[in-house]
Amino acid sequence: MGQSNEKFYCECRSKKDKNKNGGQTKKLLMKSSEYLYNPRVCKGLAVSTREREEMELRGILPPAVRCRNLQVKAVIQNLDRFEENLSKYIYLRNLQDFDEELFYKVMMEHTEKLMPIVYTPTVGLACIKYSTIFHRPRGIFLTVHDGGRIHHILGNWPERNVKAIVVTDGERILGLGDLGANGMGIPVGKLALYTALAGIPPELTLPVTIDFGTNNQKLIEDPFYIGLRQKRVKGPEYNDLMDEFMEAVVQRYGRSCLIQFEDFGNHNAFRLLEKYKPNYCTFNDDIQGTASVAVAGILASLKITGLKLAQNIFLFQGAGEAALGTANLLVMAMEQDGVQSEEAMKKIWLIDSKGLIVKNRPTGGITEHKARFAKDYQNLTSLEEIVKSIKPTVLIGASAQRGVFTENVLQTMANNHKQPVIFALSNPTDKAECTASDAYIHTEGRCVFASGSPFEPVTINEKTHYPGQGNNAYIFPGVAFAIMACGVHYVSDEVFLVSAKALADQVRKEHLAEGRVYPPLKKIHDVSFNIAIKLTQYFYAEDFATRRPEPHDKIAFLRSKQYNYARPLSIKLGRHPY
Ligand SMILES: O=C([O-])CC(=O)C(=O)O
Ligand SMILES: [Mg+2]
Repeated sequence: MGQSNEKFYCECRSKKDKNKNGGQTKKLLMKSSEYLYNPRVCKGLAVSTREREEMELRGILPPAVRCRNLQVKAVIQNLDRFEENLSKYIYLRNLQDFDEELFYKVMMEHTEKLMPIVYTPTVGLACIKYSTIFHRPRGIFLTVHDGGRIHHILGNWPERNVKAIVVTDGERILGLGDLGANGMGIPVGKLALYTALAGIPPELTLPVTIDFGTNNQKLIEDPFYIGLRQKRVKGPEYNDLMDEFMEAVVQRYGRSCLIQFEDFGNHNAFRLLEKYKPNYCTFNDDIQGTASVAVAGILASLKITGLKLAQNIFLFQGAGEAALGTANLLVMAMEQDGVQSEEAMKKIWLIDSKGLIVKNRPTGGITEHKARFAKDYQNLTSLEEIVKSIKPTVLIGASAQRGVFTENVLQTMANNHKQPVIFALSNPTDKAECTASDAYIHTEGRCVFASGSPFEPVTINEKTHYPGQGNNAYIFPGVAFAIMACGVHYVSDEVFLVSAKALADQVRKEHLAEGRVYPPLKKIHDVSFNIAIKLTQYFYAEDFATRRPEPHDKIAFLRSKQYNYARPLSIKLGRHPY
């Protein structure tokens, strides 16, 4: 991709220069038709008549010239004809592989419509089917057999100036479990949002899947499976390869290359975050990004319920990455409000697969991360009983157990409080702890509801409730953009509280009146940009930014780093302002 681009660019320039100096034309080294197979520069029918002459594309394209806006219309018409969302996903991925600029124009102009296709929930289905629908490769596939060669293999990626990586090992893809190498759909989807939502130039980003095998026997037996047909590797082999990967990234792309961890299993996610956070530019989206969006929703909900943060009782169904990440960030938020950490922890209760997390639980299973929140309390296992007993004001689902917020649980929440807060955060939609309509119907329309995957608005007694989408997509694009723009090397936990507050501050009165605790999705570009502004201020104030001198006008600084369609070829081909 990149190398042939460069050749093409140089030759075009020299052709133009020759034209200026004496009118001779020089033969292009790159065959004109190759242009059409380079998604970074290809514009399809939007190539003008003059460009067609210059680039020797006459006859290769049909005579019509289409403007970009008309191309967008054609894409939308094509999409609307597909009945299945997976077909829409495949069509959009093909567009991304053919004409990247058009893909992002469509994504940016139709974000609300297309996010459920390119991202959750459809991306979950796409990952399940990834091997069968696999077409053109995107991203780097590393395997456990690549030990000692990771640095070399990263060099096979055609772009040299990578500034952000999203990496998965495929062990816990959304709430779907171990999907092995099929998990690549997640880094690809997340990075599409880096550009579509925050304007991060796509050539700076690299999706990576590290294939350690899979414990999903169905995949191992699937003749189409694209990954290694072996059980997952654990222990030193796993750890050594992860270490080698982290180091190879720094060697290739420098200390400020961001590495976003996505959809690792719990047992690896926490320990890898702790291990790498001090020395690499990294964060875990499922722990920290989800925590940030959940805390933002909770902060916004206070404007509806009228409670202070520390007046709430929080109950988490689930004690994995999202739940513990959110619980820890809530403690930090309460501490910043002047509450002692011991007091703050008392407000937070968790339930794991063995029941309520209480001290000396006979069934055990309380890891060090959960132990912080273990209570001196009776050993309860039924969610309904627990809700009756501890009367949470905020109930958060992060356990990927479809429907676990039953009618009785929801009614109990409504009996306990006038405006209970209920978040069903698990993804994709069919892993949600309850649907939006269940939540509103069983609480007589009184609850404040949000979910990880989108739900349609629900009308009860002539009042329409708009469920918020409490998805980390509100957080990670803005966070990544600010980190990249400021050349940050270390991502502190506080980044996610600054972001949560910046997000909550953007929920306006009219949104709250509709029951929303997040700004509408159609505003998500502005939201991401505003988060990036707040973080840029934070990074300079706290001395985390390495890019000097400090820009006086931070808005102009960030704008200058964003992707735009009309950028010259030299920038498309890698000479960007980073
Ligand atoms: O991808 C999403 O929609 C949110 C997320 O990180 C997850 O569920 O793992
Ligand atoms: Mg994730």
